[in-house]
Amino acid sequence: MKSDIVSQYKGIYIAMYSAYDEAGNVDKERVKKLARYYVGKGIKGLYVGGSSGEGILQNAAERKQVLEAVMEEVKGELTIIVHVGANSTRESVELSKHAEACGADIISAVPSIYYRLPEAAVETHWQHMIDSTNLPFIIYNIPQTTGFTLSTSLLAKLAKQDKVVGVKMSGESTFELQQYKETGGENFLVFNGPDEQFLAGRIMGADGGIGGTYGVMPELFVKLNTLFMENHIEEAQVLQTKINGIIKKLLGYPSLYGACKHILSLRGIETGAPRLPLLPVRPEHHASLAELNREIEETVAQHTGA
Ligand SMILES: CC(=O)N[C@@H]([C@@H](O)[C@H](O)[C@H](O)CO)[C@@H](O)CC(=O)C(=O)O
Repeated sequence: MKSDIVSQYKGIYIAMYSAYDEAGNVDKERVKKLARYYVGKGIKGLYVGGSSGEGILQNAAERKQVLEAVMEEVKGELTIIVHVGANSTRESVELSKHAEACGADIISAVPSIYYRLPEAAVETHWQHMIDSTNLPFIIYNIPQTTGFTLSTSLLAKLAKQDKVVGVKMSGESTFELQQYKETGGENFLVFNGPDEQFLAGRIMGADGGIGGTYGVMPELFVKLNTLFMENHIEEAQVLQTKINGIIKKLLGYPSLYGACKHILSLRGIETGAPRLPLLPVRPEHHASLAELNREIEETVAQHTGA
C-alpha cells in the first residue's frame, strides 16, 4: 500500500468546519453546500470531523451525518480524510467502520483525551481503529490540546504497518515534524498542522498541510504550496507573512471557528454558530470581520489574480 502514498495523497486539505442549523443541529444541506464551495479551488481534499470540524463536541450519530453529507456531495472529487477519534476506543472503531462504509479515503485519530494515558494505551486505542478497516490511517498529533506527544519510537513501531501512512503534525515544533518525516521515511506522509508555519513545515519536510484557516482562504494556501514547490521562497515568505496577519486577526475573536464561520456567511455559505463551549462572534464583531473578509479577498486577488 505504501509504495506511492506520498504522491497519491500529498497536498492541501481543508480542516472543514461543521455546519449547523439555527437550532444548532447538524444541517446536511449546509454541510453539502460548504463542501461544494471548496471544489475547484485547487485543494486536494477535506479533513472532516477534526478540531475545526468539532467532531469531539458531537455525538457519533452527528459525526456520521456530517460525513455522509460530505460523501454524498463530493465523493470522487476530493480526497476525504475522516477524523474518527472519540474518547472511547469502541466509539472510535464504530466511526472508523462507518467511514469505510461511506467510501472515505483515509481515517485519522487523536489519542483519547481526559485520562492521562500511558503510551501503551494510546497505541492500543489507535491499533483497534487501524485493525477495524482496510483504510489507510493517519496519526493526529496535537499535543497542545490532548496532552500527548507522539514519540518517534511509537511512530516507528506503528509506521511498520502498511496501513499507517502518515502523521498530521499539529504540534508547533518543526524539528519534531522533521523527525517524524525521517522516522516514517520517504513513503510516509507528514502534514503540517499550524497554518502560521505552513512554509516552515514544508521546508522541514511536510508533504502538504491540513488546516482550519484554509477554510476561509484556500486559494492562498494552494498558492503558497505552489510557490514552495517552484522554489520561489522569497515570494512564499511574503505570502506567509500576509496570511499570518490574517490569522492573527482571526485569533482575536471569541473563537477562531466563530470568526471563520461568520466570514463564510458573508460569502453566502451559512454554517451556523460553533457549538458551545466554543463562543460565537457577537454583533459588535461584524464590521471588523467584514473588513477582514475584504482583506482576504484582496490578498487572493493580488497573489492569484482571481
Ligand atoms: C491547534 C489547532 O487547532 N491547529 C489547527 C490549525 O489549523 C490552527 O487552527 C491554525 O493554525 C490557527 O492557529 C489545525 O492544525 C487543526 C486541524 O487541522 C483540525 O481542524 O483538525
